Amino acid sequence: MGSAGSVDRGPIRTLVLGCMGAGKTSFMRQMVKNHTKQVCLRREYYVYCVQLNLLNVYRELKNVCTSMEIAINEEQSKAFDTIDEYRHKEKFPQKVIDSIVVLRNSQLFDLCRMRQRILPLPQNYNFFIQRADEFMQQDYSPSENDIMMSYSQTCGLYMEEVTCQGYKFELLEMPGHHLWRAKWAQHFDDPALVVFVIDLSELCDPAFYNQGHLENKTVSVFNSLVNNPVLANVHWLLIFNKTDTFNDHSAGFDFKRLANHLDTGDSARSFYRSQFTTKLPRGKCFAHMVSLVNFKDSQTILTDMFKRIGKMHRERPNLT
Ligand SMILES: Nc1nc2c(ncn2[C@@H]2O[C@H](COP(=O)(O)OP(=O)(O)OP(=O)(O)O)[C@@H](O)[C@H]2O)c(=O)[nH]1
Ligand SMILES: [Mg+2]
Repeated sequence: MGSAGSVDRGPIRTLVLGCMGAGKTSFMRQMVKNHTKQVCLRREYYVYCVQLNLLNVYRELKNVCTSMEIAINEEQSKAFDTIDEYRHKEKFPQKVIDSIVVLRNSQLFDLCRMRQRILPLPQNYNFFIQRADEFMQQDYSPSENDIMMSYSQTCGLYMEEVTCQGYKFELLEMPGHHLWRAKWAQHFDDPALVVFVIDLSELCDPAFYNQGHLENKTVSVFNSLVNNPVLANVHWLLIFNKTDTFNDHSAGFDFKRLANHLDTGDSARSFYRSQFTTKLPRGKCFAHMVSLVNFKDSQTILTDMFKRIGKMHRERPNLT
């Protein structure tokens, strides 16, 4: 590991943690891409996952229409039922394709959006709606971007060993589901680094639409990690992710509604950021705002970060 003459101290043991859907697997994929130049080995294996994301958008749209009391006609209702009842296989039958086309061509999305600009639908729903035709084609093959934009919940432990800037990292992602969060600490086996991924857009959601305050689950999950004695000496990399979604959600938003002293998106972001960084000792914490679905930005930031972290590890074993 490291440059010529350095002692081989073994890989940097790294925990990749954060709430469900924050972007941990997206981070892992960017690290794998950095190492192997591709996000995964067999892109064709992800057809099912991308298509399932598309189906889930339409399954949820029905609930959104119902909760917003948007009238659904008989043809649309049948289309929703067909999608609901469909047991997903990789090749969509014609009736599922027809149902998606009926809903895609309906005004339902627009009607919902007229009531509420950001809809409570699965992540990246605009992307899936816009690309629906492509995802339904018989010979569809996912691009790397399609895979990055799709969500599939991580089950169990996801491990990768990657080399970045000449330094070896042993990455361990644990699922963010609350049942798994209760088990996280059982797997804290002498880590040197914690990568904590924060969904910036989720942080804003409660403030924008619900309680109107800044308290958030992510902050309390983070606090319990910081207070865990096993992690007392680790270094931290805080990744404030989904800047693209944050910018999209916050466009035109009056930030004074969050708190009087916050008047722009930038000040709100800095405030959020400080809620995490102030809990960590100085010199032990790196923090970055990024959009992990953006290859160029992510690769630049991660390469730079991991070069600095790797160098510190070489100079100070286990980063302590
Ligand atoms: N728009 C946008 N979507 C993102 C970004 N990063 C991740 N996502 C999406 O967020 C969803 C969840 O990402 P994952 O990386 O699977 O989340 P996770 O933290 O591994 O989730 P669990 O494994 O369930 O705990 C996916 O649909 C990603 O495409 C981002 O920067 N921008
Ligand atoms: Mg995951």
